[in-house]
Amino acid sequence: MTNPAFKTSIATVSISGTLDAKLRAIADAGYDGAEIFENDLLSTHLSAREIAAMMQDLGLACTMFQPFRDLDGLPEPQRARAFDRLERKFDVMQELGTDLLLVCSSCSPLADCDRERTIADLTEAAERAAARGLRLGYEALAWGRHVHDHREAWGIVRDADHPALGLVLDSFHSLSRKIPSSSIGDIRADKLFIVQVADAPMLDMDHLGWSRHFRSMPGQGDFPLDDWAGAIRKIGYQGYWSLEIFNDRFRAGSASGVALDGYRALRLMEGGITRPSPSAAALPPRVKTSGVEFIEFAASHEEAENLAAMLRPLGFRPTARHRSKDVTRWTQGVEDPVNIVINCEPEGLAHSFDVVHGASVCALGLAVDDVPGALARADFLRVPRFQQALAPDEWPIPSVRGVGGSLIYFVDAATRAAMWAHEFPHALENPAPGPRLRIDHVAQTMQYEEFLSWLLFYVALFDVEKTPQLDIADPMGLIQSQAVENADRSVRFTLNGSLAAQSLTSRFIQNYFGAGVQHIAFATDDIMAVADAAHAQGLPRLEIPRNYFDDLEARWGLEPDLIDAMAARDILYDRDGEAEYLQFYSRAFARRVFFEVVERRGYAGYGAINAPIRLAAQARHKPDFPD
Ligand SMILES: O=C(O)c1ccc(O)c(O)c1
Ligand SMILES: [Mg+2]
Repeated sequence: MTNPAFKTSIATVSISGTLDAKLRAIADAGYDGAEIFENDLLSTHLSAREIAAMMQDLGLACTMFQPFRDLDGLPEPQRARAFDRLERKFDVMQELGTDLLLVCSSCSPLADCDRERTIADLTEAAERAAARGLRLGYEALAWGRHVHDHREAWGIVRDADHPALGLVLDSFHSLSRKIPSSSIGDIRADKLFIVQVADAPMLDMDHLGWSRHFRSMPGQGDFPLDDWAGAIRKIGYQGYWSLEIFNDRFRAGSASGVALDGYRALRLMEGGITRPSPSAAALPPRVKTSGVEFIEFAASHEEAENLAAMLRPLGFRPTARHRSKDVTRWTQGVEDPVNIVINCEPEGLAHSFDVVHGASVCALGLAVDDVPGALARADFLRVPRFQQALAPDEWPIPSVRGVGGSLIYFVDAATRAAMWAHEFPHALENPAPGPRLRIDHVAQTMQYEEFLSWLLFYVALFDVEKTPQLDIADPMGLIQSQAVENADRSVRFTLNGSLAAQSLTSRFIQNYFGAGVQHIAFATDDIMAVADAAHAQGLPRLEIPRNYFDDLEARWGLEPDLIDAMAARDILYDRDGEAEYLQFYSRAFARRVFFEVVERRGYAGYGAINAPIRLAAQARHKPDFPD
C-alpha cells in the first residue's frame, strides 16, 4: 500500500522495547523507513552494521540518525570536542547506512548567540559531512537557547547555503509555539531534508515537558496538522513524513500496537484529519455512518433472562428469532425500531465473548452507505477484518475488530430492512406501545493506556469528530472522557479511561477482563413517561440523593414541581444556555452494563457535570464502599 508520494517513517524513540523488536514492529506495521534514535543504538547489543543489515532484510530505509545536540556556538575547547564527536557519529551513520543526521539547535548555556557564528559552525560541519557523502538537517527545538523558531532556523540554513546543510521541520516545535504554517511557504523543498510529525493536546506548560511526555499521534491531539502538512505539500516536498512521538504512555504499550497506531495516524493525515487533503481523492474516504443499527449481546440463557428483565421495562420486546441460530431480535418502537440482538449460541465469537467476559456487548452494527468503501478504508488503515464461517443462506455482514476484541459490523443502510427480514424470519411477540426510544450513545470503557489508540481508531476509520477531552471525578480517582460523533450525531461513542485502580472504570475493566461497552444510552422525547413506565415494570433505577436536587433548585432556579418530578424519578439535569438535558440511569446488569435514558432539549453534551454524582451513586452499590 506504499504511496510513492507519501513516504512513511517513524523514529525508534516513539515505541517500546528493544531496538530489534521496535524495527520488526515498524516493518510489520507497513512503514517505509525508520529514524534510529541514538539511545536505542547505545542500548542495543547489535552493531550499527547489524542494524543496517536487519533494516535491509525488513525492507526499511534508515531515514535519519538523531539527535546530535549542542554543536554550534561553543567556545574552545568544547567546540573542538563537539566536532570530534561529530566525526565519530559520521562513522556510525556510514555503518547504519543513512546519510542524514539531525542537528538540534543548541541548548548549551555555553553557546554563543551570534548568528554568524552559528552559520559558520554549521557550514563547517556541513563541509565535513559532505566530504563523507553525508548531510545535516538543522532543527529548531522549541526550547533551543537561541534558535527556537523554524523561521530562524530556515534563515540560517538558507544563508549558510551549503548543499549538505538542510532543514528539519518538526510539527511539535512549530505548532507548540503557534508559528503560522504559512511561513513554511518561504522554505525551498530541496532544502527541507525531512519532516517530523507529532500531534499534542493544547496545554499551558513548558515546551520541554510538553514535548517529552505529551506528544501524540496525528488525530489524537489538538494541533492544526492539516494546515501544516498542506503548507509542506504546497512547496513540493517529496521526502519522508516521519513520526517522532515522545510519550510515556506509548512507551508503556506494546511495540506493535503503537507502531500500527502511528501508521494509521499517518494515513489519516495523508487524507486530511479534519478536512480532506488534495491526496484524499485518491484514497478510500472515511466511513460515513447513518446510525447504530443494532447492539449485540453475548449471553448464556440464564443471563439472557436477566437482561430481558431490564429491556422489557424500557419497552423492548423479543420480536423475532434468527433463521437458524439461538439468537433473538429485541426491538423498541415499530417504524425503524431500536434493535438489540441477544446471542446465546453455544459456539462462535459471541460464545467465546460470554466465556471470557460474561454477558456483555460483543458487537455493534453501524449503518453505512458504502460497505465496500468501508472495507477499503479499514484495509487502508490496517484495521483487521473479522470473518466467521457463514451458515448456508446467511446474509453476509462484513465486520472489523473494535474495542476489546468486539466487532463492528458494516450494515448496508440501503438494504437493512431486507437484512432483518431475511435473518430474523420467525416472529415472536408484538412490539410494545409507549414512548419511542432511539440509541443516543454507546459508552466504552478502557485502560488509560489504550484510550488514545481507540480514539484514533474511531477518528481514522469513521467520518466522526472528537469532542474536547474531559477529566471526570470518580469517588476513587479520575477518569478521562472524550466522545466521537458523526455529523448528524446519529452515531456517538463516549470513551472512558482511568488511571486510578479503584475507580468505577477500572473496576469495570477488572470485572470484565478488558475494555468494552459499559453503558448504552437511549434518547426519548418524554423522559418522565419513560421513567414512569420503566419504574412501574420493575427497572432497577440508580438512586440519586436529595441533596443533588436541592442544589439544582438553587443553581438554576427551577420550579419546585419540576424538581420534585425529577427527584421522584432520579432524573439528573444539566443546562447549556437555553439547552437542557435530562437523564436517568438503571442499576448495572450483571454488575457490568447499565442503561441510561436521556432527553435532549437542544443539548449536545453528555451531562459531564452529573458524572461524579452518578459515579458516587454507583459506588454506593459496591459491596465494600464506606457510605
Ligand atoms: O526532546 C529532544 O531532545 C528532541 C530530540 C530530537 C528531536 O528531533 C526533537 O524534536 C526533540
Ligand atoms: Mg524532532
